[in-house]
Amino acid sequence: MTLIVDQPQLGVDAEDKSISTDSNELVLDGGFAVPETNSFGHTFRDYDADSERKKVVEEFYRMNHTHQSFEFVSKMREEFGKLNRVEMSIWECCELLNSFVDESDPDIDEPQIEHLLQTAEAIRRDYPDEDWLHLTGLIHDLGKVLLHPSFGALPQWAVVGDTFPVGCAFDESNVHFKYFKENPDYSNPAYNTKLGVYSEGCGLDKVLMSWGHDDYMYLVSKENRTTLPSPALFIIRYHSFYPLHRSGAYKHLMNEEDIENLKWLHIFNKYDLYSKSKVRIDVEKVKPYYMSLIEKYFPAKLRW
Ligand SMILES: O[C@H]1[C@H](O)[C@@H](O)[C@H](O)[C@@H](O)[C@H]1O
Ligand SMILES: [Fe+2]
Ligand SMILES: [Fe+2]
Repeated sequence: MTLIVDQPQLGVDAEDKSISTDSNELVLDGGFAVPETNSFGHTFRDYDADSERKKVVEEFYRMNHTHQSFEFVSKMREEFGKLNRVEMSIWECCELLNSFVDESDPDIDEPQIEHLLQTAEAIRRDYPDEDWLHLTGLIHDLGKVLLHPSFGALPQWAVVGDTFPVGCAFDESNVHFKYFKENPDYSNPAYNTKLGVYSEGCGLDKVLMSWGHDDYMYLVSKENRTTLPSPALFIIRYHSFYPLHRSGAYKHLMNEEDIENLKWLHIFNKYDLYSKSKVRIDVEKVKPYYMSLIEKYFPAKLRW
């Protein structure tokens, strides 16, 4: 790895780049400068670091792991898959998200729109020609609108955080694994073996994932007939599946297509995770570009 000298410039013009010779940044393949620490001075995804956020995050995972059971997920997927709650555009949804802070995330306490634009703009710098990937960055977390009162104000544990399959044994690589012991599926012999209700290589599409913003936004995109390509839908649907894309767990459930798509998810993840910072994006400045992408890949109004 190479040391570099400038900060990741997110949506900032070349002229007003403030160069810092901070040596705690590393360059990875795409050229994006991966910071070594988050805005709280800790390494990213450190769930044990003593910070103001530690307690909130741990309590979040206790609730999440206790309640995300096969039965709960099946019900939520059926209910929210109806998409009969709201009609709105993609951009309206971005604005709605502005009022939420994600309690599962040890790395950011900014309103969500910052994170969406930080991710998208960081990708755009390194992959200028992949416009579908820029838009994927912008929309990947829009499913967090499930927190909003017009969606029934779902609790955080039913919307955010890492995801994992239900219907088979919980893997130890899940953060705060210990809290799964409170989950009714933990001691259910139908669900607590390596394969559970699934078969080897069945494909992730057949696997029921814990309920949250990933699967919901996948359903919204698919049902509203987005023209985004397959890897985009895969990224949206599995970007919180850290046990798979970071730890390599649950790979036995993947099929050939999943293996191909996972390559793009690995690329995406770097930007999703490491672009989280206090660098603000000028929303009005970048809005016209993203509006043109939304128009290219989505209908004007979507059913949510
Ligand atoms: O806390 C975060 C956050 O909720 C992200 O949106 C999600 O994708 C991550 O997997 C999770 O760890
Ligand atoms: Fe997310
Ligand atoms: Fe994200």
